[in-house]
Amino acid sequence: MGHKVEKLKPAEKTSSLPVLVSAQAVTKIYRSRHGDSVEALAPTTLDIHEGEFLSLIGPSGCGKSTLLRILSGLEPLTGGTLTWRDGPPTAGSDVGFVFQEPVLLPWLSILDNVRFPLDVFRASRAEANERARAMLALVGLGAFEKSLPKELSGGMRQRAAIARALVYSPRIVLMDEPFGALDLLTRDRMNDELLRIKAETGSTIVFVTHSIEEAAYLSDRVAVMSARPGRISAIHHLDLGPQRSEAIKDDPRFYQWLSTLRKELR
Ligand SMILES: Nc1ncnc2c1ncn2[C@@H]1O[C@H](COP(=O)(O)OP(=O)(O)OP(=O)(O)O)[C@@H](O)[C@H]1O
Repeated sequence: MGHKVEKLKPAEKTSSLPVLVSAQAVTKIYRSRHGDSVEALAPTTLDIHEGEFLSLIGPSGCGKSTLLRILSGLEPLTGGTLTWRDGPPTAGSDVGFVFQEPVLLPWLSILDNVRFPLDVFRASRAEANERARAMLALVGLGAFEKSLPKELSGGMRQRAAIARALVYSPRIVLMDEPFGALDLLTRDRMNDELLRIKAETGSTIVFVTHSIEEAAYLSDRVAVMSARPGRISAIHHLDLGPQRSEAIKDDPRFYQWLSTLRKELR
């Protein structure tokens, strides 16, 4: 089947795309106010390549969200280094974050929610509106710019959150179980939407999910993490081609990947 299991060696290149950010032996120990400590990440080495879709899967509590927050710059490292190709990201605008629950301001219209990061970074109003409208069109919400978040379905709210994460063309988009709260049909539809948005924007995406199927369907590479202290046990290049569609789910290679990933998670 040609499955390549990449045993991690720090200097190893995993793809021909340029490395956007390189995590070298990154560790995280949380300390509580009572002095207890939790080793959330054992030394973790990972290169993220420009334009790739990389998923992180692993058991609950293995440090997926911690690794994502470290990449965002929100969470300080305990040890190791994080090296960005063009220098560290500037606060907020270089990193787009999408959470499981879309964080939208309930009193603002969808357009104003999507425009919000640009207002914070002082783009002109006309420029911000134009950009936000382009992003709403990209995620299929062009007709809903005046709606309030409560007037949209869960899937539509999550599209708005994705539009907002993309509005300032971040260098990397970090998604923490963005479709975990959606019903399965909506989730499938959102997966296809995300593939289309990715193809149109060329974004680099790091995606945390509990769904092996979602990871296999969306990803160029899947990093499998093992339980605490979290570490990456393997990275797989998925040989399913760059163009994904529902048809791939009937492909024997897809089943093979599901089986491989499921075994590794056990
Ligand atoms: N702010 C914090 N303070 C103390 N411990 C924390 C904190 N955040 C996470 N942890 C601990 O670090 C470990 C990793 O947590 P993290 O949320 O990164 O895991 P996860 O793989 O994303 O889990 P899940 O899949 O359940 O969301 C867990 O044991 C968790 O309890």
